Amino acid sequence: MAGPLGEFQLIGRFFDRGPARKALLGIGDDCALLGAPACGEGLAIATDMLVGGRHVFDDVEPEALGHKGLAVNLSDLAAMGARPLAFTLALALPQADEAWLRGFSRGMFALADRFDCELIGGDTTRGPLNVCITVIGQVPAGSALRRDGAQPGDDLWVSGELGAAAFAVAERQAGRPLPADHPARVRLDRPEPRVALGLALRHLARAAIDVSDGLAGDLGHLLERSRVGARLVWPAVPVAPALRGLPGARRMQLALAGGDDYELLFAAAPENRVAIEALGPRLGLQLSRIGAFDAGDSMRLVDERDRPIAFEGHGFDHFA
Ligand SMILES: Nc1ncnc2c1ncn2[C@@H]1O[C@H](COP(=O)(O)OP(=O)(O)OP(=O)(O)O)[C@@H](O)[C@H]1O
Ligand SMILES: Cc1ncc(C[n+]2csc(CCOP(=O)(O)O)c2C)c(N)n1
Ligand SMILES: [Mg+2]
Repeated sequence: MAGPLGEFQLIGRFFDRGPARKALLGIGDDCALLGAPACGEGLAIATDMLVGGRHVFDDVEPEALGHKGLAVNLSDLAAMGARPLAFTLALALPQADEAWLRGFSRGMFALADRFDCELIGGDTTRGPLNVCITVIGQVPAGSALRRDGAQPGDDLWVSGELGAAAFAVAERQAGRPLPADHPARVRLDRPEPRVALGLALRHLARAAIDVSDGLAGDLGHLLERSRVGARLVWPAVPVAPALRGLPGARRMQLALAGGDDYELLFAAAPENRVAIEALGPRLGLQLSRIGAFDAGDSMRLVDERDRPIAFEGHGFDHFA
């Protein structure tokens, strides 16, 4: 078909995949319609946006952007122990480029289909690159993994490895962009939302948060909400292999304050230690016990002999 791609053509071609499967009504009306959840089930709802030049480089590969826009939202559902159900997509694009849209929708729907999460609506406009997704998930009432449930004496755990994505951002900013297949670039471009871990933790963890702003910052949010303190044992923190050759202070900065990790940080009673250790191999995911919660009101970074380590870093903040 000749001529420029219009707004409604664009939606029909790249985002409308026909009659809704999970929603009562999907794309094409003034609202989507979702059936009310069964008795005893609640809805978990979260919104995260990715802004060109701020959350992603403006030349980000469209397929990676489609993946990441949804992945950072699914990560919030994972951190809550919620099962993905549906999502909306608000999209601002500088121009309607068919090849770009094909890549973007391919990356987004590949991830959506893996988690059976259905696109039910959204909004499309011309403007500076912005992908804003709202996800809706389902969680039995009372079993959501909130930020406020950690107790003194609980173990502090984290999934995966930290710092790789921040390393990829730093290398690009220093004029040394990593190739797209470098493990650190893959972590930056295609974070894997830890949905299966979140579901498995519903009955094992007392509190959880996903690490988007850096471990130190997000642990701070958990401590504040739970009104507890924590000891964080630096040698136990799983640092991404890409950071191995770097000076110690730089590794610490990237792993604790770099951000964009999308791993789960969680609190669990020591009696659940064996069950949590068994989860790792089942999910093919490293789970590290990196400290413990206490009756304090802040994070103390220590070495393996409990001696304090100085750390100046803080979590990512768009306005600080
Ligand atoms: N503009 C806003 N209006 C209403 N609530 C907001 C707004 N911005 C953020 N919030 C709420 O503030 C809380 C903290 O938001 P924040 O974005 O820090 O969490 P997050 O999405 O888990 O982290 P991240 O965005 O780093 O992945 C959430 O409950 C969020 O819904
Ligand atoms: C081009 C570019 N510049 C900087 C970064 C780093 N970065 C951006 S947002 C964010 C935290 C999560 O944001 P939010 O709290 O809004 O979800 C981080 C660590 C990046 N990935 N790409
Ligand atoms: Mg957010």
